[in-house]
Amino acid sequence: MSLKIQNLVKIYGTQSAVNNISFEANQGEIVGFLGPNGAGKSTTMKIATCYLTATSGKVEVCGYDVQQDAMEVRRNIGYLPEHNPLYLEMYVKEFLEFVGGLYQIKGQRLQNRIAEVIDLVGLTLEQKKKIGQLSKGYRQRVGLAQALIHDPKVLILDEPTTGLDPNQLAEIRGVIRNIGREKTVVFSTHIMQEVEAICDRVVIINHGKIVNDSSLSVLKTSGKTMEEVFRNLTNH
Ligand SMILES: Nc1ncnc2c1ncn2[C@@H]1O[C@H](COP(=O)(O)OP(=O)(O)OP(=O)(O)O)[C@@H](O)[C@H]1O
Repeated sequence: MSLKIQNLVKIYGTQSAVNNISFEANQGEIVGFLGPNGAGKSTTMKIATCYLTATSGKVEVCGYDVQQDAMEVRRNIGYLPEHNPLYLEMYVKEFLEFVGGLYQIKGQRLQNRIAEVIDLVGLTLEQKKKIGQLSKGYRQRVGLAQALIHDPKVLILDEPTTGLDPNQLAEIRGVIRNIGREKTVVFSTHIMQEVEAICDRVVIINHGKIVNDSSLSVLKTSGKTMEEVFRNLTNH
C-alpha cells in the first residue's frame, strides 16, 4: 500500500477539519480526492506530506509513519501545494537544483534528473527563463517538476490544474496520467470532467468525512454524471 490513512482526525482549535477518515491508494492508481470548499482536502494532504501533524489517527507512506519516520516519508512523497509557492527570482533550473539539493541529489545525477523532469513536465522551451517570467500553466509545471525531482513513489497534487487554459489543462492532465502509470497519484480538483478524464478511483469528502470511495467505473454505472454524484453527496 503506497498511502494508507487510518482514522485521521484534525482539529484546529475548536474547528474540526478532518473527522475520522480512512482510505488507501496503491501504486499505478490515480485517485481523485474531491469535496466542497472547506471539506478537509488540503488539511489531509498537508498531514500526509508532513506539513501538519494530525490530532489523531495514522498515515503511512510506503509503510513509513508520518509522525515517526518523517524523513523517509519525505523521500517517498512529492507534493504540489494548492498555491504552488515558488521563488519567482530564481531561474527554472536554478530552482530545481536548489530543490534537488534539499534531497541530497548532487552533481551529474542532479543534472540528469533535472533534464528528465523538465522533459517529463513539458518545460523544455521555457527552461531558461526566470520563474517570475512564466505564465501560470508553466509555473504549475515547475511545481510539478519540483514535486518529482527526487523520483517519489507517491505524488500529492492539490488542485494542480486550477486556472489553466484548455490547452494547458489537457497537457497537464496528460502529464498526470503518464506519471500515474507507475506512481501513486492523489490529486484534488473541483473540475468534474477532469475526474472522468484521469481518475481510476474517486474519494469524496464532505465536512471532514468520507462520503464516497469507489472506482470511477462503479460511479459511472449509476448513470449519473460526476457533477450529479458530487452534488448529491455533498450538497448538505
Ligand atoms: N490553519 C487553519 N486554522 C484554522 N482552521 C483551518 C486552518 N486551515 C484550514 N482550516 C479550516 O479547516 C477546514 C478544512 O479546510 P481545508 O483547507 O482542508 O479544506 P479544502 O477541502 O482543501 O478546501 P478548498 O477546496 O477550499 O481548498 C475549513 O473549515 C478551514 O477553514
